[in-house]
Amino acid sequence: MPGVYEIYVKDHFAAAHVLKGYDGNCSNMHGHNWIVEAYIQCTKLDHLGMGIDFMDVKSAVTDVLSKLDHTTLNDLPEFCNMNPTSENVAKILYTQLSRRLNTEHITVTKVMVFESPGCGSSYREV
Ligand SMILES: Nc1nc2c(c(=O)[nH]1)N=C([C@H](O)[C@H](O)COP(=O)(O)OP(=O)(O)OP(=O)(O)O)CN2
Ligand SMILES: [Zn+2]
Repeated sequence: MPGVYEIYVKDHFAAAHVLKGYDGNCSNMHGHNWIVEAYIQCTKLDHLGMGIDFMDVKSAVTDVLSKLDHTTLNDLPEFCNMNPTSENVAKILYTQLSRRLNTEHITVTKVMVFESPGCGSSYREV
């Protein structure tokens, strides 16, 4: 049975958000140090024995997160029609990372986003 490898990279960004319509404090502007975990499945190793270089994943993740870092997420075009919940942030990051990293043998499989160390959401496609 063919095996697969899973590469994992973790990064973070700081941003404020407002959850419009939320019945509670989260409808006020507040900030988080968001933690992001990206999981990438590889079905083939290169001549160095790597599915994908961590550096390449980190570079893509850092670049995508730099667009969110020190912003108010609600002001970004991505969130003009939806609340920047951790679920929606995870989906947007999944889409952006997939565009950059996916190849014949490399697939972004899951993105996890934590608003605090104990609370987060993930997005993947089934
Ligand atoms: N399913 C979801 N539930 C909630 C989300 C979300 O994105 N998806 N978001 C919020 C708020 O953004 C809230 O700020 C999240 O709070 P939390 O991570 O619990 O952390 P706090 O900053 O409130 O820290 P405390 O230690 O609880 O004070 C709510 N729900
Ligand atoms: Zn919040």
